[in-house]
Amino acid sequence: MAEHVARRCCLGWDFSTQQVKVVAVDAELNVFYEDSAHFDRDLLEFGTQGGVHVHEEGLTVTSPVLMWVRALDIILERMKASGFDFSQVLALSGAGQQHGSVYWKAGASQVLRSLSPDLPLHKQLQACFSISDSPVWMDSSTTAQCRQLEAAVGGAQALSCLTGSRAYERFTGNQIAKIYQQNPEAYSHTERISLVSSFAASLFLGSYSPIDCSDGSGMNLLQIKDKVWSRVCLAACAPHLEEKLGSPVPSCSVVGAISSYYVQRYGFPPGCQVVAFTGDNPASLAGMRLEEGDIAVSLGTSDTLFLWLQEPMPALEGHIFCNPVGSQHYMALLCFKNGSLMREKIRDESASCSWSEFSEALRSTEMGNGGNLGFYFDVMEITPEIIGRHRFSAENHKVPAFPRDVEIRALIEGQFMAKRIHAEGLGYQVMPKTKILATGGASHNRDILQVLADVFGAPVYVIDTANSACVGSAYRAFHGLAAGTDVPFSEVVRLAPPPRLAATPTPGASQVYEALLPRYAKLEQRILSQTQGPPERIPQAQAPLLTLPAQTH
Ligand SMILES: Nc1ncnc2c1ncn2[C@@H]1O[C@H](COP(=O)(O)OP(=O)(O)O)[C@@H](O)[C@H]1O
Ligand SMILES: O=C(CO)[C@@H](O)[C@H](O)COP(=O)(O)O
Repeated sequence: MAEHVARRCCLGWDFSTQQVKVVAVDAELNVFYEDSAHFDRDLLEFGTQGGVHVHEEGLTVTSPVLMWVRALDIILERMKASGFDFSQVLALSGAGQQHGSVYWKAGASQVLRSLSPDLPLHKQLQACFSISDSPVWMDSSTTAQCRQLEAAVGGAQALSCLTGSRAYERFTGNQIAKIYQQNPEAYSHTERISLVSSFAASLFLGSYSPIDCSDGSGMNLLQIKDKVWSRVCLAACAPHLEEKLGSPVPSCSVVGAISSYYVQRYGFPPGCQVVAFTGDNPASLAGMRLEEGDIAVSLGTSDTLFLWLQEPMPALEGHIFCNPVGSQHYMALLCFKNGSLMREKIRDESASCSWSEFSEALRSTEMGNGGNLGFYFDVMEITPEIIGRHRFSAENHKVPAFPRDVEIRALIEGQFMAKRIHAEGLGYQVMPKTKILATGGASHNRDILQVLADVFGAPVYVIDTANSACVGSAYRAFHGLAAGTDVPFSEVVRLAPPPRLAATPTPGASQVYEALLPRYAKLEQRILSQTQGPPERIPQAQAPLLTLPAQTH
């Protein structure tokens, strides 16, 4: 009996850029099952690279929506084959790569409601999407729509004050506007638009899941203070958008019980609760049990840096999202597009495709890299808006190449100096008790984490799995079960294993980087002024271009 009780669990899912992952967490908050389906390796028929298709013009980036469905089928079948006891699952929740959108065709809700347990999901959902290739967060093709949206609300800062961010190309409102403008027929055949997170939740519910406020904050559509859609933003993007999105809900909401499909096909209990899915970064915040003053660095496909905030301070750089676990609070996020895929490229070019050779280069070079600094943005970066590789000698002369080991250290030091400089730009300061919590695939690499500790002058901790978005989703599922009783999230996760110390700053690091950081910041400004720089923004005072209904705020 004791063993039976011990196996009761919650599942946490992550529909991220390169894979779908799952963990099972027991009532003592131990992870006892992990699996993943990798799009490029396990789903060759979709022909993705890094989980996506980059279109010919280089700006549009999409993923096949059925690939995500197929990945879920694969994992569930593997769990079943391994003897996983689905009957013990009390609740589940999940995360999705942020900003990506899914377009359900008219009639899809009926198909979702009547799924046959005899067939896998992908066979039944084939005709359910009006757009088969979903735009994802790497897309940067919506600059025109961004400028239209900012103009509609009176400028970039006004949009940021309202929604937590100025207009960003990957943010979902701008993506929806592009689809409406370029493919109005598909738009009019769409009965529901989901984020990747709420799409995944819908698969488990067998009906449309609402969008949660935290992931909803990455759309340029949600009024983050009032937690309602901004009617002015909706109207600036596309008609009838409110009914296609449904109302947003608090992130800790139970959105329903699992569909009978999973009960009959896999043996889930009919009472298994589905807690609203959220974005992968908000879910990681939950998984790492971030405390005020700490800083989280996620080194996944994208690199992100996030902080817990009591009060929103929207600006022209970075994003403010509703907090996924504290409904009155917020989180700040900076996103860097040239993360793991950029590191993989330099690994392949300069370390014979080997992470251990890459690590050896970091170990054999000195902190500060002899003054050599590098900027590596093979795709247009988000923070800052720069493209290209730019290398500088200790005398600030532009140089065309570095020796292999110097190149590797310049990449990693440059990536972390950029993170510190832009976090400080948001008002963040490293304090004596600051902890850095690292997660994501590259947090497996000790030598990368050592550079992170040195550049920030603070210790770096990791949790036992690099899948903090999955673990956070399972924790959120437990919290969802308890939410009716007003138990705070911190109480639900009190017994979770503490983060492990992975790296402490090397003596002398702070002197080295205090000298280098201002140089790096100046060179970044120099590149920005010499390259195209950020797109021109409409002055805030300019009148809206569109005739719009009254706002709800
Ligand atoms: N030992 C390692 N050193 C550096 N990077 C690594 C290592 N192992 C895995 N990675 C990186 O982790 C990335 C995947 O991270 P992950 O957080 O799983 O991505 P996502 O959640 O976006 O799908 C890979 O692209 C790979 O470059
Ligand atoms: O765009 C953002 C955050 O604003 C990205 O962080 C996506 O959420 C993708 O996450 P990963 O798959 O890289 O973890």
